Amino acid sequence: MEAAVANGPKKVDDKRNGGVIDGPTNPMVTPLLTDLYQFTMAYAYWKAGKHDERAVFDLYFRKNPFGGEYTIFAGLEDCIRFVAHFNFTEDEIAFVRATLPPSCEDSFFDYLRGLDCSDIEIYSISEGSVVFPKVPLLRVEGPVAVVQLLETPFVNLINYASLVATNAARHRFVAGKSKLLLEFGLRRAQGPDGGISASKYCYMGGFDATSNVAAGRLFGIPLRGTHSHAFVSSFLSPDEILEKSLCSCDGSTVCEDFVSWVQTWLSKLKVVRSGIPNFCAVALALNDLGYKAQGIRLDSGDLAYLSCEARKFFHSIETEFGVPDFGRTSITASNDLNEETLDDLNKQGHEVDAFGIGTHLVTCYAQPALGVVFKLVEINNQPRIKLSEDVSKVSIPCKKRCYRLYGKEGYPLVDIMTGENEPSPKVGERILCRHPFNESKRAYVVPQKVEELLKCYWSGSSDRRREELPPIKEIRDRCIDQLDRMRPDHMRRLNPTPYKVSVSAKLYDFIHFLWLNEAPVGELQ
Ligand SMILES: Nc1ncnc2c1ncn2[C@@H]1O[C@H](COP(=O)(O)OP(=O)(O)OP(=O)(O)O)[C@@H](O)[C@H]1O
Ligand SMILES: O=P(O)(O)OC[C@H]1O[C@H](OP(=O)(O)OP(=O)(O)O)[C@H](O)[C@@H]1O
Ligand SMILES: O=C(O)c1cccnc1
Ligand SMILES: [Mg+2]
Repeated sequence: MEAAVANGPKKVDDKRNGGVIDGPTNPMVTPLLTDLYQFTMAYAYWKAGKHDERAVFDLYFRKNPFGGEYTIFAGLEDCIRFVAHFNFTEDEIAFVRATLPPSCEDSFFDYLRGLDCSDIEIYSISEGSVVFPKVPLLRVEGPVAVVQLLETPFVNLINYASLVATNAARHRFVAGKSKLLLEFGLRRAQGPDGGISASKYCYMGGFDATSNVAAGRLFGIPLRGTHSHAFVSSFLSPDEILEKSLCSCDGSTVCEDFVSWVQTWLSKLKVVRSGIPNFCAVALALNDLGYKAQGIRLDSGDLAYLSCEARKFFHSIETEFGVPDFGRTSITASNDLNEETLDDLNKQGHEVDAFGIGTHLVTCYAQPALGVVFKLVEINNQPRIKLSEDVSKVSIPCKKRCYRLYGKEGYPLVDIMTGENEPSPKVGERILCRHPFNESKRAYVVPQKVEELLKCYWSGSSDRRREELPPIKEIRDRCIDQLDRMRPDHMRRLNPTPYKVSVSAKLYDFIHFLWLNEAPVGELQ
């Protein structure tokens, strides 16, 4: 990440759309950040004269993570930044040339040298949206060889981003809206990029702040922090504090020996020595000088019990010494927290105001990857289908449009995919929504609202207007708002109801026609 910070990301002027698109956040995101087979295929497409055939690929996932029934879509902005800057440097060309067999012609490398994404179109669901399996998150259209080169970086950029944003949203769901959620995972993240991405996408998924200073600088995410055990235990005695004076908050007086003042308070608290009375003695002495102490962090032991004890102690101080609001002093808890411990703490009753969550959140301990895939759905206007013994792996062919249909209570009811040229669903008009593969599962829906999901985010050099890339705060607000509008039974942790993902009757018939056409007929002897 350092190179990006030191040099600033590259920028591309996109005057047609009145904006400037920065380069990828991470300078490692280059056209070489792909799998070798993409180059092997690009060469073979080129050799076969197929490289410019117009292909449509869908990027989607097959199953929601963490045993849930929803996913947060994240990583779009980084994909668009990547395509905006997609071209090969001479060094990169030289490396690919040295990697591929020596028989590859010079003119193939001239072809690579001239590549950019001016002939690519990307339609996408808005970043921060609640999304569901099988529905394309991105529809990428362009010359087949170029689109293939985009596969691996796109899947890479979206996979972890969406997974960790979903993990963050799930932690938020359990913690409740009123709690402050702090991402503390940098030290445990999978390397520097894992750490930076975790901070960005946990914020997007509904966390309030991060301890990661670099992420604060790069993305403007609020920074928060407490202090560690090492700081407390580094002081062997109060005598080590050489600068004992403290000026009052308003600057009107100076307390010459603040340390003694704290010790006077400590003797008044008349309790066994522990961190909490020590904190309170300092807080009370600070209060005398007009300062407000922030709070404590519990990092071991029974967090439910200790938070309740701490709260009682704060309240008793408020009452006994008449310090307004002292009872509401903030209590932060940390130490190996995850969805389950948050849920347990809720059941037991606790007085924690803020949770600091690291390892389980950023490593996505409960599920390390989201199975994002990128599948060819059409080439030269010919629909393609990927068949598999496993029905869940059969792809949905055709260049499609996708809609979210809302019911009369305002909740999203169903996502429906249609062929590109079918009429869109209309408010108040009954439409048949079919399970893509299960004949008996179908429902009529009369939508009260119809939202088209895929919008143009990259139009290459065409004149089509593209959507702006919104600031991270706006994406986070969208995420929080969409989660709020979901029907509660889709959201619950235990046995949530699956959200319905469907296809139009016409697309259903076409999928099954193509399936039968493409599937070989076995011969029994
Ligand atoms: N009331 C509670 N209910 C359920 N789980 C809790 C509760 N309080 C704490 N925990 C969890 O129990 C685990 C305690 O871990 P562990 O025993 O390693 O820590 P500790 O010994 O308390 O602290 P330290 O890390 O300082 O040794 C943590 O995962 C913590 O999140
Ligand atoms: O527990 P996490 O969710 O990852 O949250 C971050 C943790 O990191 C710090 O301690 P660290 O784990 O470095 O030391 P410890 O083993 O003493 O808790 C901090 O005190 C938290 O406990
Ligand atoms: O600020 C904190 O308390 C913090 C930050 C990172 C990891 N553990 C704790
Ligand atoms: Mg720990």
